[in-house]
Amino acid sequence: MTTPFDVYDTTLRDGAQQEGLNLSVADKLNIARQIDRLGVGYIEGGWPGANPKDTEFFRRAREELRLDNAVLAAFGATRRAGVAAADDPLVAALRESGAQVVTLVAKSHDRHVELALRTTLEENLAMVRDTVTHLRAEGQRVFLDAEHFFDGYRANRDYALEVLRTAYEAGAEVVALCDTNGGMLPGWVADVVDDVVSTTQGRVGIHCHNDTGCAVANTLSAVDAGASHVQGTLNGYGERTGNADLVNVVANLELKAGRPVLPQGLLREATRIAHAVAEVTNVPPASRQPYVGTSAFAHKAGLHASAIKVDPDLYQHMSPEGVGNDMRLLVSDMAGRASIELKGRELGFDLSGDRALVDRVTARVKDLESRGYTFEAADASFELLLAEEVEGARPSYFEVESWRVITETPGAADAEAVSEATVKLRAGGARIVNTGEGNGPVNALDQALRGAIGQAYPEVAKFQLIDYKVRILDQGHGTDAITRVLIETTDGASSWVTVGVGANVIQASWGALVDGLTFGLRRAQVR
Ligand SMILES: CC(=O)SCCNC(=O)CCNC(=O)[C@H](O)C(C)(C)COP(=O)(O)OP(=O)(O)OC[C@H]1O[C@@H](n2cnc3c(N)ncnc32)[C@H](O)[C@@H]1OP(=O)(O)O
Ligand SMILES: CC(=O)C(=O)O
Repeated sequence: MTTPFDVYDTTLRDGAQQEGLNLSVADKLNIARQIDRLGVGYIEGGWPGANPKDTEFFRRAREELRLDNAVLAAFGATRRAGVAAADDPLVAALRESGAQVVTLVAKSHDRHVELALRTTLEENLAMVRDTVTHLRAEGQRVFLDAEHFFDGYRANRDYALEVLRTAYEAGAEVVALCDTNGGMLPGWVADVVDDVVSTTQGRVGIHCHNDTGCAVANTLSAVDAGASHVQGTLNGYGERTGNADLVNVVANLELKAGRPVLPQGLLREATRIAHAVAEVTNVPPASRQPYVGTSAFAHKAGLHASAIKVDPDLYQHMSPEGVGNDMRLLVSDMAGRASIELKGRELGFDLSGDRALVDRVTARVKDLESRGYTFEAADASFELLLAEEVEGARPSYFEVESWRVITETPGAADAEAVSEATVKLRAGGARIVNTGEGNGPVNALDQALRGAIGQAYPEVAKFQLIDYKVRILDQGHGTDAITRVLIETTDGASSWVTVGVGANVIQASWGALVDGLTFGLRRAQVR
């Protein structure tokens, strides 16, 4: 019989221990459904009894959570010292959670038993034995998280192994060795796991924190040494520096080690799921996250792009489709002709037959970037530049005559400033003068400009400014510095980013606003 291999997700428990992360019951149910679609075997839902939210999560999960792939696990501690397992209220909450699997955290480091539990080594073994036996008798499957196992093994190998043996003998299916303080390195983990597997003959799992930046590597090392159960979290969320990123772990196992651990085809959902979970946690996804980050397959250097034009594999360790990600070409002052050509292709322009045109666009990008523009973050402004070069004129739906903005306060020290903007332009064959008010000059300008253009193009009513970023580019000049503004606009279905640069923040904002509306109208196919 082959040993099973478990992929165990603890996003909703250890992941939720991340600073700044606060999940409602509805969030947890939503995340559980997303993670289930990745095909993991187990989802640890939280610690019932420790707080009302986690208790409520398990109650609602019983009624409304239907998982296709995963089994729900409840996390909790061994009974308290000196109390029968059946009488411990936190053990009762595990029993009553309705979870098929209970994962018990137990001390395996002698110093922790004495200092943190303030009990004897023998009583700690009894706590493990009694709690596992009790829950097994109640019909639950039991996994054990051996807390601080690696540090405990170094301090007192015999005792650390005795804790594991006690758990196995009482009926624990798997014991996950925890690098709770996250201080281990891959070679150390491998040596310990190897010893545990050969000494106990039990099924060994691994739970790593990322304090040395090695959580994923340590997990893979443990698997090489015989672990058959891996724990981790989506996006590497977790206490302090986080846990092993479960997507990285399974992608490495499946795509590098040739070891299928998820149902076939589901790894291709990884990018979508990692980003969907980030939406719920409201933690912005890290763009440089391996495999699923937006930069994971983004290419900036001209030399890279020129080789990618021949074969993307020349500068990629794998095809991004394997994890549901996309290759992206970035246009910047590091671009060469190949970057421009490939980016053009991505945006629907075939530039391959026109070397002079590609040279012109490359030169313009480099010149504009040297003056403070950035196109790698502002695809929409780049598309307008490209359209201008390809089509011979910049896409234009309105002609600006002038604009101005003033900011006024009534005078009292705590009075709120109000900005008012006036825009004069020609659009749809008419001269339009429009004013707008806002809580700041850019807001007022946006109102005035959209109001004016909207009179000729009603589509503009759908457009909304959703992000505004300002960066001072030459701090040495103080208030004379060049300002770069990036604006993100949405039409409700998609969004796009434009850039403006100027010595004056309002002027830079105006450039980005005009590009934003022009791009939106072009996308809406207004002619
Ligand atoms: C390594 C990990 O990440 S494990 C997961 C950690 N997660 C959490 O702590 C989040 C949820 N925790 C909680 O809500 C609370 O800590 C509770 C409800 C579990 C306990 O709360 P309290 O009773 O107020 O105690 P407190 O938070 O101070 O925890 C210490 C108690 O837990 C006991 N304890 C610690 N580890 C264990 C263990 N593995 N088995 C049994 N008891 C344990 C300690 O002996 C101490 O008991 P005492 O109060 O009788 O001296
Ligand atoms: C159990 C757990 O989360 C740890 O030891 O890190």
